Amino acid sequence: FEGDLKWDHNDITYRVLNHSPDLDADVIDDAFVRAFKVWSDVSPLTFTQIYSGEADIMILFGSDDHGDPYPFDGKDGLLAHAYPPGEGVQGDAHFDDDEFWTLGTGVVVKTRFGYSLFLVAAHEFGHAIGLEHSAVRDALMYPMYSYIEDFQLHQDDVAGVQYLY
Ligand SMILES: COc1ccc(S(=O)(=O)[C@H](CC(=O)O)C(F)F)cc1
Ligand SMILES: [Ca+2]
Ligand SMILES: [Zn+2]
Ligand SMILES: [Zn+2]
Repeated sequence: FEGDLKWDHNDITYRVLNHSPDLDADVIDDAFVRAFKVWSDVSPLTFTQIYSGEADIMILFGSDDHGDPYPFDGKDGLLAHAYPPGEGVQGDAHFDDDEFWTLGTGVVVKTRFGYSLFLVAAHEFGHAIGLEHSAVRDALMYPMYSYIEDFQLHQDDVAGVQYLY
């Protein structure tokens, strides 16, 4: 996706426009808080949830055609996408609601058939702050989803965000 290199401010706002039926709303909101913390822990960025108006990062769950030129594709395949920093749709993160969203803390069998909302969100928020994909297999920004039990940000991810901010 085209977009700017990085945000021109460090106090980023985000707004959750809707929730997936797969998890309780407060579980989803907590997963997003933890996914943002991955990046605020290693950068000068702060992420604040707002509940009305236009946020830097607008988050929504949608399936197939969900209002932008990049429709989702049903179960599996594309899991989510996010736009690089900038105005309007830039910076926004969309999650494919044809996926079954779970969390690692749940029963492992559910995670095996579901996707960790925390892991996917942390990856998408990486794009939303300007990060591209990593070539390092163990990096969060590696383009392939792989379930990780106890997640650890890779040095390559840290180098990426600290290069930008
Ligand atoms: C680890 O986090 C993710 C890995 C892969 C994806 S994805 O398979 O949905 C990817 C989108 C992306 O890289 O953000 C695909 F090209 F659509 C999303 C999150
Ligand atoms: Ca999909
Ligand atoms: Zn979209
Ligand atoms: Zn990606």
